[in-house]
Order: sequence, then structure tokens, then C-alpha cells
Amino acid sequence: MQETGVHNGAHGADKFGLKNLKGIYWNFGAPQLYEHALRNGEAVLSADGALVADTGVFTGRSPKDKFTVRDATTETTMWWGGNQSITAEQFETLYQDFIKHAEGMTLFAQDLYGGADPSFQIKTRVFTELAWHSLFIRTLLRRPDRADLAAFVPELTLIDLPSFRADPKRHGCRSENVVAIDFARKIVLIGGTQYAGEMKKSVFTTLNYYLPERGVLPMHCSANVGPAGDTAIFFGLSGTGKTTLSADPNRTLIGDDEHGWGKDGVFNFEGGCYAKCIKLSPEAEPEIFAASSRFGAVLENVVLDEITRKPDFDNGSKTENTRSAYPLESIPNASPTGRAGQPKNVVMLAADAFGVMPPIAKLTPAQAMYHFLSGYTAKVAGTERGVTEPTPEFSTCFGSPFLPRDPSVYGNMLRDLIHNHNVDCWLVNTGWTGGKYGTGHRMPIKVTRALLTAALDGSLRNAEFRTDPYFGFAVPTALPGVPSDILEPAKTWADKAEFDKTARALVGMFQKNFAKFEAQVDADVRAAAPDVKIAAE
Ligand SMILES: Nc1ncnc2c1ncn2[C@@H]1O[C@H](COP(=O)(O)OP(=O)(O)O)[C@@H](O)[C@H]1O
Ligand SMILES: C=C(OP(=O)(O)O)C(=O)O
Ligand SMILES: [Mn+2]
Repeated sequence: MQETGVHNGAHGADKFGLKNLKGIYWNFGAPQLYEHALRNGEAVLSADGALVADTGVFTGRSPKDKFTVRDATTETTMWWGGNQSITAEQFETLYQDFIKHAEGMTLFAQDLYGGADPSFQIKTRVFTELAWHSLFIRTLLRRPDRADLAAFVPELTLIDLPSFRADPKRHGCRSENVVAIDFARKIVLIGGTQYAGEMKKSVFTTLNYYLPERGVLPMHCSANVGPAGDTAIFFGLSGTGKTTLSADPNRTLIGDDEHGWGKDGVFNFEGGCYAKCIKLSPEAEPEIFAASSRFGAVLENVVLDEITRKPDFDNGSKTENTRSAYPLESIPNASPTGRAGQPKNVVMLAADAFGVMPPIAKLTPAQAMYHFLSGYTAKVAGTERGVTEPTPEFSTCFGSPFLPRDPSVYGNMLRDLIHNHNVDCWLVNTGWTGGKYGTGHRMPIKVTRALLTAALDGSLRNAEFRTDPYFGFAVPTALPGVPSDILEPAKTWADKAEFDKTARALVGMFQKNFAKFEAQVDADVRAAAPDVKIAAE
């Protein structure tokens, strides 16, 4: 077997049962991985120097194809209400079939850290079939110093073989696509998909399993810190603005997607960002545009001009979920340590496509718990012509697909952290205004940024507030630089009766979804729920 590159010789591929490989390329950096990806025909170059790959059938994650081994331990520690199981035997068969499938291949291997805090990081080794996947995961996780590679002993191992085809009968899965996690052996197997995001979210899932018992709350959120050392975190489901809004030129970026919060403050799990790049423009998002337009960026499913090889970020013909992965260093004001102090503000982002939530609201701690457990956003139909009804999505803790533990584990930790550190909580609607999706328009990024700036620098506290009649939270009535109508959604709708009907319907959806948490939460959280009478009338 041909092995090239630096690694810990005592802990080679054979430790994971990999055998009869043709070779392994260990810990290659971007230039070598570009060369392999281009030579193998996996990817092409953009005019700006980004590596551009297509992911084929899967252009997003596939949560329905994700499985965890159910054994004596996970039987009682896992949240089986939100996770799918396979048996230890099915996993073992899958594992052996992965090893067989890899025979004769030359794999790429990366030794990386999940977690910027040395006390809580997980040493992760990732074997990939594709060179561009190796560059992706090297970009997204944290890269050890070269000098530390020779002694690197992995704790978690990922094997990512897109050409593998799973067999539901044999492996207990659902289709040819599979993400299988065995917490006992700390192994993740990813097969049948080329969507690179599965790799980073598997490491996230693993940290979500282990960190709570060590006193760290893992969170699906972005984070940045202001000049005064004031940390802010931004929870939100996919597409709500975590990545976009955390890249704020006036604040230091900690990370765009996954963080831990413990007694020493907040730390990033990752070393890179994974931005959505549909309609990405240098005017609205200059930092992300620049980071996506240079050597080292990995673009997924972005259409290039055939002749000039310039990316066309407005083209969603392959998918609306076009992506750009780049190292944190590509953002000018990113934190070199990935760590920051105790948060002063917690922001919950929701892209409300019904257009009834205000652009910002101040939440009491109990309301914050209500919205954290609800985990609301709305998706727009979009793809089918004429279908303009938004679909609500409630994903508890803003990250249901990544939660191995019961939501109450994360909820109770957040409640205590907010209380102990006296944190201000906000709800921000980055979705629709002026009507629901189909009639109104998306909240201008400028407005969202202005409101966030005022919330984070403390000036918004001095504004006058009204109580939202539907959700009960406090909404500012005026703020310099923001048209005041936009602060009161009802005023932005031409048809007031239609607004009222839509708002009541959304409150009703919240209430229906929250029923499953009612018995579990403290009385103050139950009391913070939107008023029942309004929705029932
Ligand atoms: N007011 C707004 N706030 C945040 N993002 C917005 C807003 N209006 C439009 N967008 C767009 O919505 C998308 C948000 O995606 P992103 O920041 O990647 O979300 P997440 O990281 O939460 O998945 C981006 O494409 C951004 O350009
Ligand atoms: C990486 C992802 O997260 P987000 O959309 O929240 O940025 C994803 O959903 O694949
Ligand atoms: Mn993101």
C-alpha cells in the first residue's frame, strides 16, 4: 500500500479494519487536494480559484437516512423519540461492507479536531473516497499544527464513501443512502451521498451526545463577539441567517454553525464556515462573497459560466441549496482562537414566511425557553408554480436532526445558563414582511442588521415597546434608521383581516406543536405560551 503524507504510524488505517487499500494520502493541504480533485475529474476551477464540485442526487442532508446503533447504553441515553435506530449487528455488517467496498481504493485521510477548547475537543479522523470531500472536512473542522500530527490518536472516525450503496434489508436502513453512527465504537459511516454537509453534521451530532454530561451545552448556532467583549449567539434552523448575520464587520466572528457553551464561555466546534450562496452578492454580503471567491473555497452545485468560469450565484438550476465552504481565516475579522466569554445576548432567528412575526422582539427568559423548545421557522414552497403557501417547520432546540439526547437536556441547560449569566434574549424574523410569502418580500438584510446592532450594543433597551397581541412578546415601536411601519407587521399588510387570520393560524400551529412539551416544562414557560383565546376564537 502506498502511503503519502504525515500521520501517526502506530495508528494507521488498519486500526479501523481498512485493508487491501491501494493507498492513503494523509493530511494533504489545499494545493495537493485541488490537484487530486481536478486530476480525478471530481471538480473544476472557478475563475477566482475556488474548487467547484457537484454533489449529484443529494444536494442537501437526508435526515431520514440517519441511524444510530441501539445498544444497552444508548437504549437509555438516546432520545429515541427523535432518532432512528439500527442494531449493533446491522452496523457491523455495514462496517464490514464498507471495508470490503474500500478495497483497492486510494483514500484521503484527515486528522482534525472537533472543538476549539482543548478540554472538550474530539480528535477526529476522516477517511474519504473523494479528494474534494477531504478538503471540505479539513476546511470545516479545526486543523492541528503539523507538528502534532505524528502523535495524533483519533477518538472519532468517519468513513465517507459516496460510491457505496446501502441495502435496506441487509443494513436496516431506508435506501442506498446511509449515515450510521455507533457511539460505543465512535465510528460514523456515510455512504451513497456526495453532499459534504453530512460529514460536519455527524461530528456535531457526536459532540451533542457527549458534551452535556460534561457540563457543556452544544448548540446549533452562530456566534460573534463585540469590541467590548460581549458575546452574542444566534440560534436558527437552516436558511434563517446564522452564517449571514454572524459575519458582521463590526464584530469578531467566532463561528457560523456549531458551538459549545460552558463555564469558560463559548467555543466553536469548527474551523470553517458553510454559507448558502444562492443570490450571494458583494453588496449585501461582502465578507462571504470574498471568502467564496478565492483559492481554498469549496463551492457545491454552483453553476459556472462555461467560458469565463465565473460563478453565477443567482443560478439555482442544480439546487437552491448551493454552498460555499471556506476556512474562518478567509473572513477578515474572524477569531483566531474560536473562543469567547459568556454571552450577553441570545438571538433566536426565524424566517417567518407567513409574514406575521415582527422583525425583532424582546423575550423574557420563559418566552426564550418556549421559542427554543418550539424551534420555529417556515419554508417557502417555491419550486412548484403557483404554490405560495408557506410550510411551518418546528425543529426543537433549532436542531432536532442533530440531537441524540432528549430536548429537555439541552433546554434545561440553556435555561440555567440564561439565568446564571443574566442574558438578554431576542427573537428576530429574517423572513417575510408586507404580506406572506407570495405577496410580501423578504426582510431587507439592512433592516435586520440595524435592529441586531441596536439590540447588541444595548441601545434598543431604551426604545419604547408594545406587547405583541398574538405572541405576547415585547416589540420596539421605533428605532432611528428603521422605517417604523416595518416594526408592526399588521401595518405592512394591505389586507388587515387577512393579517389577523394568518397570525391566529400561526399561533395555532405553535400551540399544536407545543402540546408535547407542556407536561415537561416549568409553569412559567407554560404561562409564556401565546394566548390560547386568541387562536381559539
Ligand atoms: N434579513 C435577512 N437576514 C438574514 N439572511 C437573509 C435576510 N434576507 C435574505 N437573507 C438570505 O437568507 C440566507 C440565510 O442563509 P444562512 O445565513 O446561510 O442561514 P443559516 O446559516 O442559518 O443556514 C442567505 O442566503 C441570505 O442572503
Ligand atoms: C450545514 C447545514 O446547516 P445550515 O443550513 O444550518 O447552515 C446543513 O443543513 O447542511
Ligand atoms: Mn449556516
